[in-house]
Amino acid sequence: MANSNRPTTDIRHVYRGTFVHSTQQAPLQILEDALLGVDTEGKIAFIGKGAELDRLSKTFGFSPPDITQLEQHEFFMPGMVDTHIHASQYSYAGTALDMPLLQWLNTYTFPVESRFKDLGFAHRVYTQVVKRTLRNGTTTACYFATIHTDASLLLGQIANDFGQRALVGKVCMDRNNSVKHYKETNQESQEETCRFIAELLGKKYPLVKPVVTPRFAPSCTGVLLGQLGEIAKNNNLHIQSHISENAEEVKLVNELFPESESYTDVYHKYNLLTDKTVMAHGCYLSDEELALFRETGASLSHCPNSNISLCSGVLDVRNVLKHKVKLGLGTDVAGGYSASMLDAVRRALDSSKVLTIQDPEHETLSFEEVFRLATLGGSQALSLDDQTGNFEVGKDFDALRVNVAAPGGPIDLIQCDGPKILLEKFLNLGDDRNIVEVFVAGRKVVPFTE
Ligand SMILES: Nc1nc2[nH]cnc2c(=O)[nH]1
Ligand SMILES: [Zn+2]
Repeated sequence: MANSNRPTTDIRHVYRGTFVHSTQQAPLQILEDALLGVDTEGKIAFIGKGAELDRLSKTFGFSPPDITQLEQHEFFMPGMVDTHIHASQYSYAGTALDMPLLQWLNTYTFPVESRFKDLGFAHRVYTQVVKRTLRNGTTTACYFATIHTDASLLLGQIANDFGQRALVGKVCMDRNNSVKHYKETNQESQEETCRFIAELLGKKYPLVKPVVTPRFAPSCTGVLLGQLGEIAKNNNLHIQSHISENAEEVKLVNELFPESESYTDVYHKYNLLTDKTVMAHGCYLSDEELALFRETGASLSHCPNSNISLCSGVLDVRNVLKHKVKLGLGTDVAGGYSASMLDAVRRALDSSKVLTIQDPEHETLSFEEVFRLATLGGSQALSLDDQTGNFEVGKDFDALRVNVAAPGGPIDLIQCDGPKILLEKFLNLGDDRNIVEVFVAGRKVVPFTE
C-alpha cells in the first residue's frame, strides 16, 4: 500500500555512519551512527539516527541492503569551499615566492597569465587544477582565470565536466604598465565581460556560474570599476576581487583614488560591495571598513598561505568574526603555494597562533572554528549556503568520505580514537590519500571515472 506520507522525491543513495559538520550554532556537530539519504536530484532528503531505520525506510521507500555502511575510522564531512584560487597560476605553484605582492605580480604572475591566450596551454593547466583541487576535497571553488574570455569559458567547461561546483571569473584590468599585451582597453574589458557572462550562462551548467572580477583597484580605472558594478547589479551576479593585502598596495590605492576615504570605500563607491561579493585578504582593513563589509553583506576570503608566503600580513580572523563579517578560507594559488584546503586550514591555525604569540590576550582559533571556515563559512562567504556547506535537508550532498586510517596514508592510528579526534588528526595530518570519495550534488566525482 502506498504510504500517504511518502515524499515525492525518490531516494538514490543512503549512507550510514559518522557525519561531522558545522552549523550556525556549533562549529562542530558530530552525528554518530546516522542515516543520510540523497535523492535523485542529489539533494539531502533526510538525516536520522540508525535506530530510526525502520521508520525512515518505510517513509522514504528504500530497503536496508541498499545502504552504504561506512567502515571503522571513516566519516563524512562537507566538501570544502575554496573561496579564492587563481586557476591560471597553478603552473607555477610552489615557486616564485621571493618577492612582495606588487613586484611578484609584475615579475611572475602577469607574464604567465598572458600565456592563456593559447587555449592548448589553458586546457592543460585548467584540467590539472580542477582535478587536483577535487582530489583534495574542494567541492566548490571560486576561481580567477585571466583576461582571456575563451580560456575562461574553457575553465567553466572543465569544472562542469569534472563535476566541481565553481564560480569562474574572467579577470578585468585596464591598467597595467609592466607587461606588454597583458592589459585590456576599457571598452574591451566591458564588452568581453558581457560576452563571458552571456556565453557561460548560455551553457546552463548546473553548478558553474560567472563572477564579475575586477583584478584589484590598482589594475582598474574608476570608469571600469563603475561599469563592472553596473554589470553585476543588472545581472545579479557574484563579484570577487582583492583588498588590503599588502601595505604598499594600500598606499598605492590611496594615491590612485585620493577622493576615496579608504580602500573599502573605493569598491563601495562603485557598487562593488554587495552580499554576493567576496574580497580576498583584508589584512589591513580598519574597524570602520569591516563595519562597511558587515553593512553591505560583503565577505572576506582569508588566504593565510599567501599572506605568509608573500610576506603580506596576518589577518586577525577573530576581529573579523567579532565584526560579524562573513568569512571563508582561500588557497590563493599561486601566492599561496598549496592548492589543498587542508593546507589553508593549517596555515589559518598557525596564523592565529602567531597572533597569540604576539599578544597572549588574543583568543586563538580552535580547529573546530577553522573547520567551519573551510566548509559552512566558505559557503556563506560565497552566498551559496542555501545549496552547500553542511548536511541539512534540502541542501545538495557535497561531501568527502574520509578514511583516517587509509592504507598507505599519512596517519598511524595507535589507539581507538573517537570521531572528534579523528577529525582533528585528519585536518592536521591528512591528505588526499585519506579522501577516498568526493561527492558534489550527490554525484561521485572522485575517484575519477576516466
Ligand atoms: N595574491 C594575489 N594578490 C593579487 N592582487 C592582485 N592580483 C593578485 C594576484 O594574482 N594574487
Ligand atoms: Zn588572489
